[in-house]
Amino acid sequence: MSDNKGVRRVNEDLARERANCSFDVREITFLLDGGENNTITRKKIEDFTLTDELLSDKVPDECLSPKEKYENAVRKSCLFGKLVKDKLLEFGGLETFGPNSFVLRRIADAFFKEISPLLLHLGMFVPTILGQCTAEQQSEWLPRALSMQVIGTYAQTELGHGTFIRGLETTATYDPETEEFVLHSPTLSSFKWWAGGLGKTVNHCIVVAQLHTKGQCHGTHPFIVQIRDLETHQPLPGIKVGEIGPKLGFNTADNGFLGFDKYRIPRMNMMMKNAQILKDGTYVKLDRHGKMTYGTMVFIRVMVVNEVAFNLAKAATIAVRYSAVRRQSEKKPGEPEPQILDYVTQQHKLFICIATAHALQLTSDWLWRTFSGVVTDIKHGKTDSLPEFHALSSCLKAISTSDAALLIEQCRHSCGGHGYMMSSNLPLIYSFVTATRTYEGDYTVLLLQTARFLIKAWEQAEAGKPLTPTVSYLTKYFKDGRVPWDSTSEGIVNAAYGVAAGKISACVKSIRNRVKTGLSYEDAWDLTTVQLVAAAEAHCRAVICDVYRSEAVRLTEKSSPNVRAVMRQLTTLYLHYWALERIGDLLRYSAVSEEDVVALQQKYEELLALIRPDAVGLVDAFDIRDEILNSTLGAYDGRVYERLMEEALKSPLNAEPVNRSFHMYLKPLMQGKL
Ligand SMILES: CCCCCCCCCC/C=C\C/C=C/C(=O)SCCNC(=O)CCNC(=O)[C@H](O)C(C)(C)COP(=O)(O)OP(=O)(O)OC[C@H]1O[C@@H](n2cnc3c(N)ncnc32)[C@H](O)[C@@H]1OP(=O)(O)O
Ligand SMILES: Cc1cc2nc3c(=O)[nH]c(=O)nc-3n(C[C@H](O)[C@H](O)[C@H](O)COP(=O)(O)OP(=O)(O)OC[C@H]3O[C@@H](n4cnc5c(N)ncnc54)[C@H](O)[C@@H]3O)c2cc1C
Repeated sequence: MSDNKGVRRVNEDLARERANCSFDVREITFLLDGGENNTITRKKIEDFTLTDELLSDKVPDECLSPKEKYENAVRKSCLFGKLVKDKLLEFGGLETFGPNSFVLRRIADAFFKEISPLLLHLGMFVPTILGQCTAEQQSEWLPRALSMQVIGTYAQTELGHGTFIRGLETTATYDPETEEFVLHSPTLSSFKWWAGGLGKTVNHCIVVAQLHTKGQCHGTHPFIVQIRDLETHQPLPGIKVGEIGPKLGFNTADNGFLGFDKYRIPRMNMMMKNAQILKDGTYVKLDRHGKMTYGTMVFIRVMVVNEVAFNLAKAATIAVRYSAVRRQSEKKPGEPEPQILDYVTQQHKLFICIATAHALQLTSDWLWRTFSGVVTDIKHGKTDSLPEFHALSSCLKAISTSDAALLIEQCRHSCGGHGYMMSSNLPLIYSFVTATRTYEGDYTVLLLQTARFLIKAWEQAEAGKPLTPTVSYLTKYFKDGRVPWDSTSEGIVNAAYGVAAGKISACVKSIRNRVKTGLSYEDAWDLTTVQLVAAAEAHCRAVICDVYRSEAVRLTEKSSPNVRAVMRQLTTLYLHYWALERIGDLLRYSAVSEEDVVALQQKYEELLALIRPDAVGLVDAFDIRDEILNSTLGAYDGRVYERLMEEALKSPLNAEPVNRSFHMYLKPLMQGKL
């Protein structure tokens, strides 16, 4: 793939890697894009959106003050928004790209090194209107939101509570006299905290509050609340709003705080798809399942799996290209310095990143299809598939974000000192992805949600009741005993399910034993949570291994033999990597022997050697343009050292030969005059 900038000198090592690649890179790009036509459309859109005039920053973003950074991000958000509105609609509107094509999401990364202050508007405000409003409410709010007259965010978390939604303190009390809700923040800990764009950007937000009517509390519900004047942008009376301050990342997202002093909103600003308040204050519950108001969170959890797969692909592209360009040390005395990609330990660090990016992307595509089925069911009034989907999306969100964050950090380690430079973009990619492990449901908390479902499934299996698809394996592994070992890919997937079943079984025993000693079920559960998290993790790994293996086989059915071979090598590498990582579990729950472990390790090392010649081709196949990668180390042409120097020279400290602090402090210190 070209860097879309015409012919330029490419680093010789990278050029040689590309010449030696065993497969046609475009073939894998098409597979990852979901077909050649999608790739063509994506590239067309990238070509006319990613123009220098829109993207160029004279001073690197990271050298700006927090205020300047925010203002630059707002400027670019508006340019980006206008571009989407004016130009991209020529391609047939957003629907053309399909919600799962994520073209716009990729392009956005070229505009924002960190994050757009409008991300929450498109990412959560609009989806919540779609998911939580009646048709009548949608016709009022959607056109205003899509035309950006109303700019919104999602304010659920408070200073005192994020995880435990039922513990939120903000109240919305219905007043039938005026047909209004009175929003109030009774304590400091009830202040909304974290919502992206809330600090300075938005004029509306979705507020999740405890609904009170006729003297009764009906739990948390979402409301649309105007917080700033549309003309002056001043906070409205009764609203206290601001920005929460610097963070590890997300520094252009103006995450904010918000408090209400008996602030009134019309009755119809309650999002009424799942529950309603009649004019006289009567509460009408329409949600038979009970958790439909958590729908936006489920949607974002699904989106996040794709999000982290893409970010891991970016990090892997940077680290693999850099490792082909960088030469260091010597393998044998007197030999020329090898490319660091030739060190087996470097391959061990990086090839799992490529394989995981594939595994997560294919799993995310599969999850999206499953989600679409659940949404269709819900439209037809069926909510039976929701508990299983909640369990599935919770664990996939937890594991994908955690794995991606760890592996992105590993990519940074693999780039040595230069990986620590902001201009490598690895620190920013990491700071963005590590937040995904926390937001939209913390890692541990979500795995415990999955564990709840798994324990129930185990009990159903014991009772001889039918199980839903993602846990149907429990019936097979129900009887005690070790899972037979078979070192084929299918065998490793089966063993992963066996491990998950073994761990779930151990949790059930542990809880029951504790209950027998006189503990309450809740206490027995609490004491078993370390094991429960591990069981949910094992279940999720088995699902990812299974989906990755079967989806890769399905997708490559019509591929050329070389593409099929390299894709097979990657899936096998992934399965072997995790078998070796979890060897203790396999020894405990499967019939794997010492010789099998030696064979697994040997095969894993053979796979590293087989993948080595195709490594650069594999990251080129992600086809991530230089503007989107934003990295001195990872650009297509491999001009690493030139770019590092060019970026260093842009530092404001290099604008003058002597900084004034010399005269103000250093010189007086040197002369003993301070
Ligand atoms: C253009 C598009 C671009 C898209 C880009 C995407 C990226 C966007 C990036 C944006 C960046 C940042 C945004 C961040 C936003 C936020 O973080 S918003 C705040 C999110 N907050 C959370 O996620 C809180 C997590 N907590 C919870 O979800 C719940 O409180 C928790 C599930 C932990 C517990 O809830 P409870 O009400 O207490 O329920 P519990 O008693 O434990 O369980 C009761 C019962 O309900 C079942 N349950 C729970 N949740 C769900 C659900 N969502 N769906 C279905 N069922 C659910 C649970 O399993 C129990 O069932 P059981 O049968 O009784 O066991
Ligand atoms: C970058 C970023 C952006 C965000 N954007 C938004 C936004 O736009 N809108 C919004 O509403 N919110 C937003 N959030 C908030 C986010 O959703 C919460 O921070 C997240 O859900 C975690 O909740 P918490 O902060 O209350 O963590 P806590 O629940 O306090 O977690 C702290 C620790 O306690 C543990 N813990 C908590 N409960 C349990 C339990 N039941 N069992 C075992 N362990 C437990 C956790 O595992 C964790 O280790 C954002 C957060 C971040 C970091």
